[in-house]
Amino acid sequence: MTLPAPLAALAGGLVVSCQAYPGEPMRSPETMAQVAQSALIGGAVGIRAQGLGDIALIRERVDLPLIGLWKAGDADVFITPTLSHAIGVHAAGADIVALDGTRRERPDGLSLAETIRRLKDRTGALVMADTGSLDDALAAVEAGADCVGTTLAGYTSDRPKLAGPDIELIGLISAAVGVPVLAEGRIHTPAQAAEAIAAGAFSVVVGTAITHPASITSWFATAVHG
Ligand SMILES: CC(=O)N[C@H](C=O)[C@@H](O)[C@H](O)[C@H](O)COP(=O)(O)O
Repeated sequence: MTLPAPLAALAGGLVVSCQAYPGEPMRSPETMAQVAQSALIGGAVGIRAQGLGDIALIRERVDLPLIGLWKAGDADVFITPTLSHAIGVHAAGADIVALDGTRRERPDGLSLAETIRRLKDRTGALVMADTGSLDDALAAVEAGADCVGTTLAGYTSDRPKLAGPDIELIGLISAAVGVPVLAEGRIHTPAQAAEAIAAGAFSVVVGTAITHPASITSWFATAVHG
């Protein structure tokens, strides 16, 4: 398959998701840009970032393909939940707009296919569909997604939430779709990242285990004192 440049550049590589959550000390564009710059030095081939401020500053500072998303609202569908959020993510500088790619109802009432169609008509953006099952992924490709992620595996009712990545799902989706599959979600070790590639993933997205010191610290603290 001939892929658009920002996607082709991710082949066989590591994308680092640089996110801090509401109320956390690292929740600032400046900090997330520094984290993204550090990921580049370490060998990341792409960055995934959340929120318009983070996306805009990382776009300015880091010369890597940028997957952007905007977490909003308290509905089940919260990753770039509406068309207008998706347009905002593209306008902030993302090469690839990540959005909820499940079959669940979206807050603005548009179908996934309509969302992707209108987004592409207006902006020409590439789309990463964050999915939670094989059926989600098949439907997302049908709806026009340029690539799919296993981002929501274990966060919807379709798959169990494993301690580590859902390697079985990564393999199932990779074998079934004709677009790049980004393995994402609870990849906590280099061995798991390699396992995801061996299962057929096009590239691997790691967040928490690289960019969330509070979680990493808690893993060690628990190991030390139980
Ligand atoms: C489910 C959800 O909201 N996932 C979010 C999607 O952007 C992020 O909170 C995750 O950190 C990201 O997917 C990377 O995964 P992990 O941090 O497990 O490596």
